[in-house]
Amino acid sequence: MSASRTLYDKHIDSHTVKKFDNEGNVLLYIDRSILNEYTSPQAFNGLRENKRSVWNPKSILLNVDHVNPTRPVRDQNMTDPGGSLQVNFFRENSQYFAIELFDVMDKRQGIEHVVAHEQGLAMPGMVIAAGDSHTTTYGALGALGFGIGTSEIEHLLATQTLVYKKLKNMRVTLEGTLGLGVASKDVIMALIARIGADGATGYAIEFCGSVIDNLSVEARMTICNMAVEAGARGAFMAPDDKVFAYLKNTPRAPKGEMWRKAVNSWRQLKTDTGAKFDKEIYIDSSELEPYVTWGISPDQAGPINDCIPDPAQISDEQKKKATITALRYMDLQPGTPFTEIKISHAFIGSCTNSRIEDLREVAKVVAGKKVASHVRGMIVPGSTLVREKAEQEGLAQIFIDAGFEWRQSGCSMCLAMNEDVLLPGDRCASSTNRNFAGRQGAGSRTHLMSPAMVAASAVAGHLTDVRVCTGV
Ligand SMILES: CC(C)[C@H](C(=O)O)[C@@H](O)C(=O)O
Ligand code: SF4
Repeated sequence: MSASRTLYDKHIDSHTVKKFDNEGNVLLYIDRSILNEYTSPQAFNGLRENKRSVWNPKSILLNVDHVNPTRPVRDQNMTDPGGSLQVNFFRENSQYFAIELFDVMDKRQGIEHVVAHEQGLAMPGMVIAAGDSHTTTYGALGALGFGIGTSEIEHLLATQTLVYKKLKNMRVTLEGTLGLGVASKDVIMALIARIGADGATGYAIEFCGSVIDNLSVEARMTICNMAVEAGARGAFMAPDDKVFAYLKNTPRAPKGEMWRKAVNSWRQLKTDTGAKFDKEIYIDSSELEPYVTWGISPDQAGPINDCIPDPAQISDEQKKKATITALRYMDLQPGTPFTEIKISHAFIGSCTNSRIEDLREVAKVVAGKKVASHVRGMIVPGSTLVREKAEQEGLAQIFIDAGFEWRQSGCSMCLAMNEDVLLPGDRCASSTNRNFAGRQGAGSRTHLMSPAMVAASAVAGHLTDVRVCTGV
């Protein structure tokens, strides 16, 4: 073991049960897992068929988020029989294997990557593997989180371990001061546009620099959440006092003497001076602008005051082809300014941007304004607790007065697995993380951006620069 190690190396070393070779293949101990109704059924079936039990049921949480309805008045009736079956099987598995479940009507239910932080299920130094790619979100707390497939879930449930291949280390240093109207969403979108949707494949990213230090914990989550859109199966930030303060009063945080001991050990969780990264990226963030996507991959994006690219000017053949395909699907013409793209929908939600701070930003933009008459605006809080808080703070009333639908929590239109589905040709300004073809409904078109940018676009009726709308 080399003397100087990265934060990622430390997580892997402290969780290695057995080394298989010198190529980085190990048996990795997993501290916690959160499972959703959509990716867990086959894993539970596998256990049942082989008469296996769950090794440590207390380390697992089952949480319904992908298929549940988000109608304004809370109910659990699903229009889709498939979703209903999944949730019912989830309930049966909760009983059968004695695993805690946050069901549709539970006060603590929400999107798993919002709920786990809120409840204090993720702590610095932990390794968390779950059946969802955005498990990278836990990196904002100094935990290693990554998504796994159904057969791996089965292995994890049965043994508390996974066969794992160690990733390479990448460091992204972000220095400078973000301009007004520029959010952490813009930081990660700019990085993905720069390195590509596969730019971090095979790597765990550690984010550092003054930009990260100055961001709130929730804003940091947005960055770690979307790191997987560059291919990273692990995204870290060294935990600091802000993280400890964030976690201190969460329901499942250690208390008293245990808390003090935990914080003391968490303070050691940082990359050693001199540790070597396989790849280093530096971004001067002072010049960053709000970003929007124009295509069908998160890296097809640019600053809001740019125009749709012209494939004729792209020399890289693969990139040119991808651009032509994207523009055809998105029904966009080269040279069109982004700000002239008219929208039919505005969606604020998802595990990327549906936390209370996101909703506060949205309220600042829309207070006293109205959603354009041709736009359907929806706000879906990340959890029922976020929803409650937004109501207590008066944000919900601001949204309703502005003409937004104020919904219950869930994944909703982020991937349209419940009834929140766009129609072919609909065009949506969206605070989510994926703009793949058909993601929000077959034939629908998605433009990713920060929640404040979605809010400003909802009011304008077309993509717009939040800085113009708010006069910053
Ligand atoms: C359903 C699940 C497998 C998927 C993921 O892993 O991310 C979903 O949450 C998504 O955002 O596409
Ligand atoms: S909110 Fe969207 S990205 Fe997040 S877990 Fe749900 S479907 Fe996946």
